[in-house]
Amino acid sequence: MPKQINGQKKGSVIPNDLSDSFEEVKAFLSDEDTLHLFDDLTKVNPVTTTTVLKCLQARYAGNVFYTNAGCSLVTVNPFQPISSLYSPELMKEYHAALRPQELKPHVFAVAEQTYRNVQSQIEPVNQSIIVSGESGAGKTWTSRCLMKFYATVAASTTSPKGNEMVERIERRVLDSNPVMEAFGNACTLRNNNSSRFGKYIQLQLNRSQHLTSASIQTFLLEKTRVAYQAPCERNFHIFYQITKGATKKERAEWKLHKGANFFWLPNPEKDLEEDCFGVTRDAMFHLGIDCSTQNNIFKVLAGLLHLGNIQFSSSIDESQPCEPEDDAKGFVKTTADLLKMSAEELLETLRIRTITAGKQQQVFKKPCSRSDCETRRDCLAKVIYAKLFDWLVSVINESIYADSSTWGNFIGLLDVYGFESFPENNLEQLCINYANEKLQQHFVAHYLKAQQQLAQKLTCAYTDIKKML
Ligand SMILES: Nc1ncnc2c1ncn2[C@@H]1O[C@H](COP(=O)(O)OP(=O)(O)OP(=O)(O)O)[C@@H](O)[C@H]1O
Repeated sequence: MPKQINGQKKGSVIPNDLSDSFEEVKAFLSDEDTLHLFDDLTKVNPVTTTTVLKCLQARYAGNVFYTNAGCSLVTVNPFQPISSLYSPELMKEYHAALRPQELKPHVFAVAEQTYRNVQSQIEPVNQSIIVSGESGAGKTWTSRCLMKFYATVAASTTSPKGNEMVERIERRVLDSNPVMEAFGNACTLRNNNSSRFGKYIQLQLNRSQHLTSASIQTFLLEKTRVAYQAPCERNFHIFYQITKGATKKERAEWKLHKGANFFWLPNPEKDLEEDCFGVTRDAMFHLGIDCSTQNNIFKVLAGLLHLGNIQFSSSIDESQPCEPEDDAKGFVKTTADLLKMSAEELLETLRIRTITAGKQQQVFKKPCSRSDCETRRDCLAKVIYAKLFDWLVSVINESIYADSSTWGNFIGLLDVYGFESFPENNLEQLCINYANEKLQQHFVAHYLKAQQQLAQKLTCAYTDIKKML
């Protein structure tokens, strides 16, 4: 067998097309000073991973973070706030441009073009923007930019009454962000504000292209995070917000005494800008969640933290239920109080399995093992949190909803949550990786192939024209 070096048989001849492309890549990269000028990756020739990445790198080095790839936009995360890049003036410039796609590549250009695509149809056609990328790439940031853009450009300017209405909707749509992020985002190894759920927002426009209402759909909330956090990661932001931002009176009511330790609240010493409770509360208030309802929500959350501290000791007699460990007895009572149930009811839920069997549908009660009790405890927390999250989404939807007769078409924003790959992936992670893969396959199959075919046709036409000349 001939020896192989890097997959290449020693002494074998490199096929012509490969050596050609190698020479082409070398030639393309030789002119380093021009690489940053490629503002559309379809103009890169040859298109290879190396040439594309080198162009993006050269642009990034020159503080240029957006690059077109046909009608897609590639964003490189600047990881620093650049206010001039998202100023209201720039927003207006893209909105007012005759041909926004001819301006520098920018998320506002995509936003404006999408807005015009809806407008320009005789029969309005709905449009959707997919924001995809790995965790920490900047999807949440981009989605927020898009929402701000539409909240500004799709605001009514005609009647003051109309203005009031749009401002209300616009404000509520924007207020949904801090609330959803507080309950659905968490600090991970890759991103201090990582979305742990996917979301699809419909911004609904009337015939005059004004924002009249919106709706939000969420999917795949990573509810396992409530009861399990990977090393160096944190639980959802809201748990840290309530423990750090509650007033003295609230602390006493929610039983969150300073210095208390909760198993489900790892790394509380990390101070993040996402920990600001005031912003979440204000946004909840604007969305119509009054102070007393907020208080009940935070009590439930505090209850979950106490629930996480309930540990069981193994029962010597298997026919008897496991007892909570001595120092966990107080947590049973506090959890039950905060969740508005009796301590007996809570213990029965955690320790006893009810089995219905036989033709007579007889009901048996069986004490659970220690590990089963702990699994049931974790499940209870996950179910309560998921229900609370769904309820919040439904409240937000009610506050931004308008009858379908008031709007004609919509712009959809799909923020697929970031894919990550761990040695052991949880169910939500597997699902999201699968969804991202499917999305990518669909994109390659339907969009890139169409673009490639078009590019091939153009190249043939160009060659024919050259021959004719
Ligand atoms: N355009 C931008 N300008 C400045 N900073 C940015 C920009 N985009 C992203 N960032 C920074 O990168 C961080 C991560 O971005 P973001 O949270 O949007 O990622 P993501 O793709 O939504 O990740 P995940 O899938 O984990 O939720 C932000 O907190 C912000 O600090």
